[in-house]
Amino acid sequence: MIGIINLSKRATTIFVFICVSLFHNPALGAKTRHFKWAVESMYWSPDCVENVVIGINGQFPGPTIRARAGDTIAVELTNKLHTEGVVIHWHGIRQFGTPWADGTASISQCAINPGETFLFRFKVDKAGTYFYHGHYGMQRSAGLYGSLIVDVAQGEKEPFHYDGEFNLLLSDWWHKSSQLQEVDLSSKPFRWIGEPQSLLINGRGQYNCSLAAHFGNSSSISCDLRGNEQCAPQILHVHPNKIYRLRVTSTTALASLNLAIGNHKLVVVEADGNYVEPFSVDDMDIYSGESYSILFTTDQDPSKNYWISLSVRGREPKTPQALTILNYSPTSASNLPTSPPPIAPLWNDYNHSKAFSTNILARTGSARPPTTYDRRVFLLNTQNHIDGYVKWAINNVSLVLPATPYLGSIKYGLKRAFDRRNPPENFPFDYDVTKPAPNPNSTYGNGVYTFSLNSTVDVILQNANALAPNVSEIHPWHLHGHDFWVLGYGEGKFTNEDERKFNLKDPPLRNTAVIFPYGWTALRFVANNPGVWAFHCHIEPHLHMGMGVVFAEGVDHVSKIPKEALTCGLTGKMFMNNKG
Ligand SMILES: O=C1O[C@H]([C@@H](O)CO)C(O)=C1O
Repeated sequence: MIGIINLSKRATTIFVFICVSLFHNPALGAKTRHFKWAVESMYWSPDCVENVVIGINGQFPGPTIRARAGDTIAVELTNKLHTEGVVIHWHGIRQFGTPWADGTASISQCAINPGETFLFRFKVDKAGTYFYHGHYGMQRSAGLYGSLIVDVAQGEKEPFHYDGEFNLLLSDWWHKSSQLQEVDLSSKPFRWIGEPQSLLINGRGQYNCSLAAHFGNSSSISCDLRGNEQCAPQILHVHPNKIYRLRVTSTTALASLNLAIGNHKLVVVEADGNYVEPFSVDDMDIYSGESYSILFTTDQDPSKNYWISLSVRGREPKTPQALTILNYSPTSASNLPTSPPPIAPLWNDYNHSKAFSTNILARTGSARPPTTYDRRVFLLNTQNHIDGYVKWAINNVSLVLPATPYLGSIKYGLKRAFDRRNPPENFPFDYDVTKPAPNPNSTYGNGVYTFSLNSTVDVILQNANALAPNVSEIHPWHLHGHDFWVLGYGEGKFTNEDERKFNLKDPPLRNTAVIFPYGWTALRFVANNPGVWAFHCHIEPHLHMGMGVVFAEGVDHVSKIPKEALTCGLTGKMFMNNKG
């Protein structure tokens, strides 16, 4: 009060205004959460078979980060791998104002060298279920991932009620190392990595045995686990007649998954950090790069336990179902469920998958997309041969990342860092998406799609036939730095008439959307985040084979890029010449 007495009238008004806005500011309780991480290779048995994973601070999966909306996360990461660089991408976090913290090697920063430490410092502005993972080479396949959960800001409430919560981070696992997989995929003749040996739930799977072997529908033997093994399933302990929130995230390298809880309905309430209009299903699909929250009610016979099952979708499954147990109190957790695990929908029942995807709509009252667009980019997805190598290409261009991170080369106008010509934003009108790619002229490229700041961009992702006849695969596309509205899915080749079917009323906001075989998916986003952003298939081997593009907007507005992010390639040279 004494301070105010001496203030002029105008200053008093400002002072009071500041006090009031602080009082009303939900970010008042916002914190900076500091973490020190060491990334290293270590022996681990994710599926009961000893192997090597990339862990963080001795843990696999890496530690769960938990924060509140408005908090700042500061991860001081030291690379303790002996011979490889590393970066970590914070999947679903838009990085407003900190594009250098997006953790994409060659795009937002230089890979962190062995022995070096880099500070990722960024704000988590929106509550939701997220995760983080390696974004250099195929390190995600090596197990470099973990969960990132953002609660609502202090004093705010979720728009639904629940009594308890669980988190399931889903992944797939190969016994062949990610380095050997990289060599396989880049070899002539091509060697495909095949289907995963195991599916993991929170980094745990069982390769040699099955929890459900006694039901006799598998040739595997029963698991003899004490519960303290690295591969022992994490059991979900619940009380009867409660509502639980299950956060589910998929960081698979390849597999599209289907999740079910025996005898329980799943009510979907969140997708990729955005609320959706609640709807109820018996099982749900989840593609790599997606996250969901579902609610389930423990309204079943509490003297029994129930299966939680995970199965492969969209590719002929050669990987057994992953299982864990929903354990009702006071029933013993060692009582296995009395009926067999849920039977997954057929792997190629795409109508089932499409029904789930099209059920996802924005929660009533969510922001609607702009009704028009400024620019529309068509992206044809094909599998191609280039010089005898098998690649994926977008409009005939297979992405090979440059040595200098785009964020630096664009900001500082380093002309020779990458191909400055605009990449193609369409494909031949008469291209037949139902036939293997005839195009002998696919090329490697690293051009950038540059959007005017704050313009509205439509992307039409067009699926096509792969190299083998009558094969078209699912690709989940993930956009960095933004959420997009999913305006619609369709069959065959997109035509202008399809635009009439776009949902502009309640399309869901997401950061990952799938294209179904031989179909198209239409997305809309506002290019309002100065930076350079990857947009790519989240299937790790497919990205490695070139299935991605690079978007940029407003890079001249980006200031204060930490030099440590750019001390490689031509930006590194530039700093050296400037004696910086
Ligand atoms: O990229 C891929 O390569 C194989 C196959 O198309 C060629 O072996 C496969 O199933 C992929 O998804």
